[in-house]
Amino acid sequence: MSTKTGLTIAVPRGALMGDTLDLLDRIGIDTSEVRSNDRKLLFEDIGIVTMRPSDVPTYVEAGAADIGFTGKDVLLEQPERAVYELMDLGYGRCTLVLASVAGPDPGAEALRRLGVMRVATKYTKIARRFFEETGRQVELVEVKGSVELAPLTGLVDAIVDLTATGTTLRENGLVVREEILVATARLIANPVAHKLKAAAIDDLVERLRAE
Ligand SMILES: Nc1ncnc2c1ncn2[C@@H]1O[C@H](COP(=O)(O)OP(=O)(O)OP(=O)(O)O)[C@@H](O)[C@H]1O
Ligand SMILES: O=P(O)(O)OC[C@H]1O[C@H](OP(=O)(O)OP(=O)(O)O)[C@H](O)[C@@H]1O
Repeated sequence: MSTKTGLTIAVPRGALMGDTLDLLDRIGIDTSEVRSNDRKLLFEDIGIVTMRPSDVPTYVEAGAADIGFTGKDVLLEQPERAVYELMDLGYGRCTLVLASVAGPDPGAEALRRLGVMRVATKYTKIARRFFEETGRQVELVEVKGSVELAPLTGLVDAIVDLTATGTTLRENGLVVREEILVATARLIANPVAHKLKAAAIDDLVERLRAE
């Protein structure tokens, strides 16, 4: 893509999209076309490609995008990705928690009675590491979304999921039992682009730091 920045930038759709586009606007990349096209994915004139946050490391690792924006939770869940993490952007702050139905803790109860607790999550790698480190036996059930439903139906004893305002947990009668990590949005780069397009990437990072 031949654009003003000379870079192809992977922008996450969903929760991180608004703040990411606001930031790009502030450093002089006009994202109005992205905002006004809900279904369009590739914006050649400004060098932006949009995708789910968990796909950003895939595109950046392969060099299909030079740089990208995604959550720290996504990066921790995909530790094998060969990408450089350049900056903590501060926004998109949320916490990965262990949560279960309010009242006596069903997770702790299952551990006590059966020696194992069943946990639903999209974050199986982070969760596996967390329970290993804290010496607990768990059976992980991978779900793709609406994780809060799993303990309400008896599928599991607890969940590992992101929370920000706490509304979704509350609306579903769940409470936080433990905090696992806090995530914010990060800027990542393709290692080869980081060398070959160093000037363009450095310039962009400098402008982001000035914000
Ligand atoms: N309140 C929030 N809830 C969930 N994620 C948030 C929140 N605030 C910021 N984030 C960030 O946004 C990312 C998820 O965005 P969103 O929920 O829109 O995507 P998704 O469709 O669930 O993505 P994917 O399927 O790729 O995991 C998280 O990885 C996290 O870094
Ligand atoms: O604490 P809150 O402010 O309520 O935000 C947390 C909720 O937002 C995210 O869900 P999302 O809307 O991305 O849907 P998903 O569960 O399908 O990923 C996350 O998985 C929680 O469900």
